[in-house]
Amino acid sequence: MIMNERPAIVELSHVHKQFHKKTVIKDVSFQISYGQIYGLLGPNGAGKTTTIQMLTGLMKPDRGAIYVNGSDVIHHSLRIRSHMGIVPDADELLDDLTCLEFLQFIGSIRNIPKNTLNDRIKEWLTIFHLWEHRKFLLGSYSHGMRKKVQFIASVLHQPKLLIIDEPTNGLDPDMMILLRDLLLHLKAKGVSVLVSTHHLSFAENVCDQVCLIKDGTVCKDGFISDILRDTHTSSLESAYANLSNSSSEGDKINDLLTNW
Ligand SMILES: Nc1ncnc2c1ncn2[C@@H]1O[C@H](COP(=O)(O)OP(=O)(O)OP(=O)(O)O)[C@@H](O)[C@H]1O
Repeated sequence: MIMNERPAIVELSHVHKQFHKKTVIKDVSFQISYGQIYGLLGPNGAGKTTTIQMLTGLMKPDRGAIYVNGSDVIHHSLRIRSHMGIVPDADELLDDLTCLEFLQFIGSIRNIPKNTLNDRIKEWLTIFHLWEHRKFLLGSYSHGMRKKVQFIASVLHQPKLLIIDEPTNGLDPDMMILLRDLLLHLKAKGVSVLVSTHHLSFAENVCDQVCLIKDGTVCKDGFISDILRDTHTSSLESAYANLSNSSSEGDKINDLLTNW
């Protein structure tokens, strides 16, 4: 992917989206600079996956513009996707294939030469502790194992932009640390990453900037240090609670459990 003159690898500008006349994305704008790890945060149903689907070209916005590496996603989605690695929230593995067969299939779609592909598959499966399981059907894989395979499938072609929806779902603590370190090493190689996550300490450890989406609108975005300063908090978790007004749930829980 050749860098162009635009300052950002991802640019969303005044994006809107409705489902069945219900507006779920309202005037969302943000930018991801080249080589940044950018976090998309927000409660369930906030619009994170919808935003990701629009910026990967899987869904069209009703209004607004989305550029990836300077190209309009609406008109060039296939070409743009060939330079992206995408880890969807949905589990999209082929259960009747072994892990090895699946990754070889993905590599062939990506036109990776066979020897290179086999070397990469072995390296990635080894680091994710899956090499011993390579000949088992994906249908027998645990949730966390499947998430790892999805991640590997997204990086085999060495994309310059990685888009990951809920990367930590199902991962054990060791694997979460490995994923964190991998993302930081990829960043050092110049890879840009968008990660949508509910795991706030993970976001705080890996992201340069974050965007908090609530009810389909951006309620805060920027560098984490600026957000902590503006919200007078010392952790992303406290800042998130502050911004999303979720800090007063304790009283509601007490009410709920009064007659337990
Ligand atoms: N295909 C669809 N048809 C109708 N409504 C949809 C569709 N996809 C998403 N929505 C609605 O759009 C809103 C945003 O959903 P989205 O999946 O983007 O949220 P999210 O932030 O990713 O949530 P979560 O954290 O729970 O994954 C929700 O109200 C959801 O019900």
